[in-house]
Amino acid sequence: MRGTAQLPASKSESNRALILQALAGGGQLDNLSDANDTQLMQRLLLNPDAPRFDAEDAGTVMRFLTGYLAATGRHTHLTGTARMLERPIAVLVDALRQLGAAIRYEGQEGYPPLQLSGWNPTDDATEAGELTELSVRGDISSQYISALLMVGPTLPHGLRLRLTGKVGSRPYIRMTLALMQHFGADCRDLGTVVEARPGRYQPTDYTIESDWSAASYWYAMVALAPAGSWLTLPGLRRYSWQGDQAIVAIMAQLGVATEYVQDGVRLTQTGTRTPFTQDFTDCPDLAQTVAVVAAALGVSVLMSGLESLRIKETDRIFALQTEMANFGAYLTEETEGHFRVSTDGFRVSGQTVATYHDHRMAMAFAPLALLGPLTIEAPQVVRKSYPQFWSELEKAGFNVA
Ligand SMILES: O=C(O)C1=C[C@@H](OP(=O)(O)O)[C@@H](O)[C@H](O)C1
Ligand SMILES: C=C(OP(=O)(O)O)C(=O)O
Repeated sequence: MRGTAQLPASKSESNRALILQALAGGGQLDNLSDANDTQLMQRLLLNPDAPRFDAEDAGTVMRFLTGYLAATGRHTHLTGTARMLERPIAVLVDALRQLGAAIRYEGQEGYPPLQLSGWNPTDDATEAGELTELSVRGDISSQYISALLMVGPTLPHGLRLRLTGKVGSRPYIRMTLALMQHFGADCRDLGTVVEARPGRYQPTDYTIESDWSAASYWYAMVALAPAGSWLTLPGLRRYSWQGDQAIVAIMAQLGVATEYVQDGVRLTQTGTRTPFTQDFTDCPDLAQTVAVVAAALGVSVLMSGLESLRIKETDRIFALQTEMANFGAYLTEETEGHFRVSTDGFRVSGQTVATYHDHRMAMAFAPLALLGPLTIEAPQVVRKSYPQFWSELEKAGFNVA
């Protein structure tokens, strides 16, 4: 591997920036993602008075729009794919109800679809200058917290969230606060407390960074490619708001060195690999990439912080265990919450990988094509976050049929 690969723009930054742009009433966004999750968000926000919103399989769209539509007093219906109707939303709905939203579950209690019927801010007897305070669980999805924070400045008394339990995906909460500040909000991260003071967002321009989660698949390819391989990835920043920049330190242990160059990074293969332990609480979207590469290289890795993987696009732990087994690789729970990657001789010899409606299953296994032929089922799943993934692989010299 030698060359340059084009990454999509960050869908997490894009989907926050679109909500903030809508709340601010303007500001130009450059390099918005072409991911379906972002294109969908953009389309839905064009018509905020629609009687029905379909968030498809996009968690950020479902959660961020629920917050936005509730807090702007809309009467509407929100739904998604069959899998989205299995992804919990009670923490967000409970919090929004406490703030004054009328929300009804149309199916199973605690899950979409939702019916929103306006907003009657409860006079919470908050004294002048005091913020409205709520306790919110942080151990299911950070997207509820981001959704609440973004509408925080628009509430009469702002919002202070007291986070309870083990808070997962924290860098995504920090990204939300950073972008809110960029759009003029007075908000801060005080550890177990996050808060937003009441105030107006200012229309502000922003250029979206490239997507570090998408970069992880190219790191995987450099790790598996012949010695001497290198690759440049434009549009990634040294000072990033994306927690998945953690891939830099993780892949250093799997033999990939990162150098920040003008407008991006240059990856080179060092060939030096060491067993390690990694907590994915802050970067759950990297877990599949790392499990597959570690198995293929025969590097023993102990993975923890995988709890949220069970409620994403699919049960990602089950999907990984099932598909890795076809390659002679295992993800075994050694002690509670600690999963060991091991193999009894990894081989790639024409296997078929099922993708479980999960873009990250397709992209995490694709780099194995460097070791032998394989078939990825339902390859179009990548459109959720990286529509150009297969064409970029072809440009890099892979034979994609
Ligand atoms: O806020 C975001 O943009 C995201 C937060 C994370 O979800 P959880 O907070 O549910 O872990 C992550 O897995 C998802 O891909 C994007
Ligand atoms: C979990 C993901 O997305 P979401 O929760 O936004 O559907 C993901 O992109 O891996």
